[in-house]
Amino acid sequence: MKIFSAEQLYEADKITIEKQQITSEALMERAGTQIFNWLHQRLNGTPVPIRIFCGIGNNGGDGLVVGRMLIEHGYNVIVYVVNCSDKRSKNFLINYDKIKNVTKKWPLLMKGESDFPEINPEDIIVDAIFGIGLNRCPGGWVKKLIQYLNESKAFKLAIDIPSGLYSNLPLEDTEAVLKANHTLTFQTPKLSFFLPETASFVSNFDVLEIGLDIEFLQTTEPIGQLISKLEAQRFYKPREKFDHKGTYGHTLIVSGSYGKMGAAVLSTTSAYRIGAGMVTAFVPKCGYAIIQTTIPEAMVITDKEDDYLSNISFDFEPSAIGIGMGIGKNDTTVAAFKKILQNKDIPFVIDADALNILSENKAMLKLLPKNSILTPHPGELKRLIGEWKNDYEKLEKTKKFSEKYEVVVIIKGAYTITVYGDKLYINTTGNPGMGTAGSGDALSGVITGLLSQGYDALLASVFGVYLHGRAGDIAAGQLGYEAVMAGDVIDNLSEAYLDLFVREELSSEESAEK
Ligand SMILES: NC(=O)C1=CN([C@@H]2O[C@H](COP(=O)(O)OP(=O)(O)OC[C@H]3O[C@@H](n4cnc5c(N)ncnc54)[C@H](OP(=O)(O)O)[C@@H]3O)[C@@H](O)[C@H]2O)[C@@H](O)CC1
Ligand SMILES: Nc1ncnc2c1ncn2[C@@H]1O[C@H](COP(=O)(O)OP(=O)(O)O)[C@@H](O)[C@H]1O
Ligand SMILES: [K+]
Repeated sequence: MKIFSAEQLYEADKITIEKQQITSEALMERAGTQIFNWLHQRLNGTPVPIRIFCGIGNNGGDGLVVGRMLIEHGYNVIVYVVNCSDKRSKNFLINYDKIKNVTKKWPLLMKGESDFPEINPEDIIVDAIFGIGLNRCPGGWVKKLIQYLNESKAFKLAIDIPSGLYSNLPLEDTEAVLKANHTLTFQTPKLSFFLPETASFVSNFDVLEIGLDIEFLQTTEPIGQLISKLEAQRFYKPREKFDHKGTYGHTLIVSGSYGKMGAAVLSTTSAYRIGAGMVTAFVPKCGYAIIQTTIPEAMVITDKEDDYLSNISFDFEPSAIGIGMGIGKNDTTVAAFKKILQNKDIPFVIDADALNILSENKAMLKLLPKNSILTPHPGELKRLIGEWKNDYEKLEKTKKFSEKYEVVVIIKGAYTITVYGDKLYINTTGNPGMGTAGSGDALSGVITGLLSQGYDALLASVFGVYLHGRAGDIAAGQLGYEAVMAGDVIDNLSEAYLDLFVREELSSEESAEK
């Protein structure tokens, strides 16, 4: 699914109105109807007080449409106009008049703190104060209202975006953003929904289609792509009857040092589980018996050193090389890493200590073969690209880094983001259960194993991150977050593949619609 900027959405809005020959009021009616349907399906007539806080722009206009429809269906609705300015958008005014036709309880005008209503925990708050038109940080009593709503225990439903959040700009004041329990966003999710500093304000979200112009949506280059099951299905390369292990490549995993052989076991196993034809582990001598006994399927080449890597030599042409997991930063290991980078024609995955070696030896960055895949967690990324002031600056710096060195950078975390040049691919799988040592090693093995099966660098990254996260989700479903260990993620890679083609069960309301 594409992620568009606020500017692109306004453009889509304009084009839709022109091409479909509808009014902007009709588009707002569509948007409001979708929100109403969502609420009505869930509330089913329950007479709980629904308090709708409307700003004075089109987000407020949406709130008024929802308010009118709820009133028409007999709900207990209280509409407030948050008078942050005396201006009103055209469609706000149209819908302000319309709501007055359906109720005697006219919207209450709020001008300051003394107008804040008492809110009970069982009430529902609908936040329609600001949408994607926010152009400055909320201040004064409006900020206090947002804080007041945040303090309430009532369920908070944000329309389009929680008020105070920019759709694709950095957060200015964490105290001036509505903390929604659920967000209903129009047509495409917004970039801020996926970044660590802002995602928590959104909580859960649903995307509501409002019929924006298909051609615009299909042909416009988005600011990011969300990767879910639908996209992942398209990445999958089916196997052919006469394929053989040679077809799926020979993966080389260069990893481990004394006390860190687990990293080698995990990454070697996951390369096999994701489907590599053959996997050779290159490890220090101390790892020989460990690999041979834990993964009999793997071949092993050992370094001449017992405890760390000093000279990585091999007598075959690997289809892909994954390097860095648990290798340490010994001087001779640094030299060995530098030397292996001379294999310009082999795709690389560079992780963990190999990333730290690069950070400490920045001159080595220009040695990276084109399209190498770097898999930093935020700490490793900081060492690579320097500090950032906010998530947006982090993304911009990572894009520049990716462009400069012609590499793929995978920023790991919740909503792992793959950065390729100026393109962003945001993953939707994974969970906090994966915050456990070794789950990154598993990811490196997965991506290297995909590379060796012929997936290109971008596909291997985005598909690998998806499958790894999905395996983690399946593991968490069986074990609970706390108990998940990296090995469980690997054990469920097979389920993650199988799940790609399992049809989602329809919810009762979806089945009713069919
Ligand atoms: N595009 C689409 O696809 C569709 C969009 N739709 C809906 O429209 C929404 C966007 O509406 P919008 O453009 O009218 O902007 P909105 O968010 O209501 O706020 C702007 C108003 O707030 C004001 N203001 C801003 N910041 C402020 C601050 N800090 N403190 C105080 N005031 C502040 C600003 O005032 P000004 O700067 O002019 O003083 C302006 O008046 C969108 O999110 C969605 O819900 C759907 O209906 C249909 C399809
Ligand atoms: N809260 C989370 N949600 C989703 N994925 C997560 C979460 N925490 C960690 N992960 C995933 O787990 C992996 C952790 O990698 P990393 O920090 O390198 O671990 P290690 O170095 O111990 O192997 C990454 O793929 C990351 O995206
Ligand atoms: K809002």
